[in-house]
Formats: sequence, C-alpha cells, structure tokens
Amino acid sequence: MDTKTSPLAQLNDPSLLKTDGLINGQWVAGSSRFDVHDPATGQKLADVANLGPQDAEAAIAAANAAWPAWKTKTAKERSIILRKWHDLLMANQDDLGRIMTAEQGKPFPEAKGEVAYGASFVEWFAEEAKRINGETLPQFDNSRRLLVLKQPIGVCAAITPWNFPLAMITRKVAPALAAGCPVVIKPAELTPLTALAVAELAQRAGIPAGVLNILSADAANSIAIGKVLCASDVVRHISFTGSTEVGRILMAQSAPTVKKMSLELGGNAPFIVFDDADIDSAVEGAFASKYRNAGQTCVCTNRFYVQEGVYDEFVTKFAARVLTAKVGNGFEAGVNQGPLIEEAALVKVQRHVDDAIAKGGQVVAGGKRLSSLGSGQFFEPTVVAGATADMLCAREETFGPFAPVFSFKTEQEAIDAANATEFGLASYFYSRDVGRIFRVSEALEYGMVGINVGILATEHVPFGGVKQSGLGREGSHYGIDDYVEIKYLCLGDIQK
Ligand SMILES: NC(=O)c1ccc[n+]([C@@H]2O[C@H](COP(=O)([O-])OP(=O)(O)OC[C@H]3O[C@@H](n4cnc5c(N)ncnc54)[C@H](O)[C@@H]3O)[C@@H](O)[C@H]2O)c1
Ligand SMILES: O=C[C@H](O)CS(=O)(=O)O
Repeated sequence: MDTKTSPLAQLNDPSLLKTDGLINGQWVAGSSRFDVHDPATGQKLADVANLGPQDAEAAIAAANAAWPAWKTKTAKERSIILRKWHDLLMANQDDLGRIMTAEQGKPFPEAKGEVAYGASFVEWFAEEAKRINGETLPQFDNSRRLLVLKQPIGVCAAITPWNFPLAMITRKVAPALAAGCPVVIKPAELTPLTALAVAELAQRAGIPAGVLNILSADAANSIAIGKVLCASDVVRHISFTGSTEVGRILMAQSAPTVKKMSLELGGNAPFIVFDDADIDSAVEGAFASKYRNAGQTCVCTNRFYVQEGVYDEFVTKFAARVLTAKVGNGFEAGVNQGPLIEEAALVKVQRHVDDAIAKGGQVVAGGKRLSSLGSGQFFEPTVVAGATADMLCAREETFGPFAPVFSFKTEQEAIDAANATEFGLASYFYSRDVGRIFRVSEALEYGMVGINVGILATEHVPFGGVKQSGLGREGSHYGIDDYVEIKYLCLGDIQK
C-alpha cells in the first residue's frame, strides 16, 4: 500500500485492515495472494490471501466443530453477542466506510450509509434470535401431545457480491448466527477488505472461533471453493447473492446434496410513471432508484416507462435532474456518482447506450465514458429518450448509470411491458389513483413493488424476488426461516 496516497492510510484503527482469510479464529495467509485495487484511481490497495479448496474444507470442518457449542448457547446469549457486533460495526462506521469506498468506489457518505444498513440486520436478528418459537398442535388422540420445534439447520455457506460488500454479508450471517448456525463466507474478490474488517469486529464481539469463517479468494479460486461448498454434505444451506447465471450454477452443483438455498439474483426493474403521478416526486424517485451506487444495485431501475401525456415533461425534468449529478472519486466532497467496479462494467454500459442510439434513441443527458477522469472507470449518468422494446437495455440488466425511457399509452400496456422479463426482483410505479395502485401492484410479477418511492429496502421488510431473480427472502421476520429446520414431535402414552 502506498502509505502516502492510499485512502487506507487514514484509518482511525489500522488494525481493521485485514488481508488474510479467517479460519477457526486464525488469520490464514494462503499459498498465494491477489491484488485489490481502488476503482477510482486504479491504485493497488493491498494483496490478499488467495485461499483455495483445501482451505474451504478446513473452514467447513472448523464450522462443524464449532456448531454444537454455538447452537447450545441460549438465544439470549447469541443475541447479546450479535448486539455487541452491531455496536462495533457502528462504532467503526467511518473506517468501514473508508475501506468500502476505497475498494468498491461508492461515495463515502453512501458507504457509511451501507455500514449502518448492514449493521441494522445484525441489530434486527439480535432480537429475532429470541423469537424463534415452536408451537404445540391440537392432538388427534388424547394419549398424545404434538409439538413443533425449530432447530438450526447446520453449517451454512454464504457467497456474496461486490456491490454491497458489507450489507450482503450481514444480511445472511446475522440470521444464520441468530438461529444457531456457523457460517463459511466467500466474499467477492473485488471487495474482500470490507468483509475481512467485518470479521475482525465479529471476533472482537465474541463470536467464537469457527463460528464465522472468511475465505478470501480470486475469481478462479472462488469457483473452486464454490464447488467444495456445494459438494459438501456438511454444508446444509447455501445463501448466494449475485448474478442469475452464477445462481443457476450453484443450484446445479448443490443438487446432489439436496441443500436448502437462498438466492438473491439479478434484476430488471421497471419504473412506471402514469399520467396521474406527481411528476416532480417521480423524478426524484427515478434519480434515487437509477443512480444509487452508480446504478450498480440489483434493485436499480433498468427500464423507465412513462405514459404519453406526461412523457415530455418527465424526460425534460429527469434529464435536468441527472445533469446535476457530480461524478468523481468517492472521497471528494459532493460527489454522488463514483466509478464503475471494473472495465467489463463500463464496456457493458457503453454497449447498451450505443445499441439504444443505433436503434433510434435520443441522448438527453450524458452518454459517454469519462476516460480522462482518474482510473478512467467513470461513466456519465445517462438518459436516452425514445427507447424501444428491441433494445438490449429492455431485456438485459445494465448494472450501470444508464436510464432508457420508454413511452406507453394504456395501463395494461405498461403492465405487460414491465412483466416481459424472466426477472422479478424490484419494480416501481408512480400514481395517485388508489384503484390503479391496487390493480398495478397486484398485476406486477415482482417480489417487491415501490409505489411513489424509488428506494424500498430496510432491515425489517422481506427482500427478494420471484421468477429468475431468486428464492427466499432476506431481512424481516421471514429472514430467519431459511436457517431453521422444522421438527414435528409426536408424544404418546400420555394417559399412562
Ligand atoms: N438480489 C440481490 O439482492 C442482489 C444483490 C446484489 C447483486 N445482485 C446481482 O449480482 C450481479 C452483480 O454482482 P456480481 O458481479 O458480483 O455477481 P457474480 O455472480 O459474478 O458474483 C457474485 C459472487 O459469486 C462468486 N462467484 C462467481 N462465479 C462463481 C462460481 N462459479 N462459483 C462460486 N462462486 C462464484 C463471485 O466471486 C462473487 O463472490 C448482478 O446481476 C446483480 O443484480 C443481486
Ligand atoms: O443490490 C443489492 C442490494 O440488495 C440493494 S439494497 O440496498 O438492499 O436495496
């Protein structure tokens, strides 16, 4: 690390910068290392342990060995430890945010916001740990008593993406630990430093050795580790957040051991503006929904559908709002659009923009890469009017700061266009007509619907998708379900 210029040279607590994996409470250097870079500058930040299949086997064994003691702690004992972890995450919010902005690129205020968001899952499940209740059932024979227990499912694995390097870990690990399960985590190779800092704070909170393990690995070893996690009969649950393509691979690899799977996959969110909408509110919601994390979130709007009567007003106001965005290094004051994570991301955004223009779209804001800025991994927040269904952006997740705006005539036409995708994660629409709000909400084939809002996630709501956007829900009281097994007890001879 260049101690003069690296953003990581300014940590309040330099001991949070961990670069080795964590197995059974020990930091493991691995047999090789891989580099982590700052996407805003291209500067090398650190080199990190490149763990592999044997390390994955060791982590699974450590987790399995730690499980009995962890599951026999009382719910309150686990709750107290989770609460301490939450408090440490918040006490180190600045350092965690700084590490995140350095390796992922999102603006520093947004990174600190993610720390709070991620910590809120730990706080939520610290409480849910005490509410994993079983039940008694009416007996069908008076000599019997019927009970239902909820027990921890066992060793869990989590494979997480780079775009929310902290929250996507805690959204999985918090319910697992709350339920009494140990976890093996494989974080994204592009953002391992945040995950390792979070694990260090978990150790400080008192999470015992082996209960939480982190396998840092490059792309090739991630695939190899994934195969070990999927093939292991000790691993009873895999929670994955990432692309639908990889989700399919993990499902197929897990089939031989019939694992429970939680999948938070790709999206293709529609954002519908009806002619009865509050246009100014819709513009603000559109900006928030599209350009958060430079468009690199699974719930970012991918397609804007605006009714004909308000199309020109919306496009004019939306383009004006987008032109106020400030692009730059996430540590620079006022910046609200950071870099894209890697070259491939920029290439995909440019391909979608060029395709839209070639098929008749009109650029009304942005439209090009900022190759001279920093690392060159910056793209102007872009709006294209006149979008049509034959464009790539209509059917592929752009995952970048590009907003295509389609027009429509009727409510049914908008619903049909919105649902014309294999994805079903988040959707949004603006209307002030109560009948329309219920008709459209019920007709949209999505796991989540934002009505007159552009941001809908928080820790106590069921987050997840339908169709090929995933399986299960994270957060909320539903979020514990994937980490417990239901056991039915039938007790006889009661009258003897
Ligand atoms: N639904 C959600 O909550 C959610 C949240 C964030 C991101 N995503 C989706 O993730 C995608 C972008 O994230 P990404 O580029 O990191 O996704 P990705 O699928 O490429 O990678 C996600 C994780 O899987 C690992 N991985 C990749 N191939 C693997 C394999 N064959 N075996 C085992 N592990 C493997 C990666 O190392 C990384 O840790 C987008 O599609 C986005 O919509 C969804
Ligand atoms: O992209 C991944 C996150 O799940 C988005 S959110 O912050 O949870 O809405």
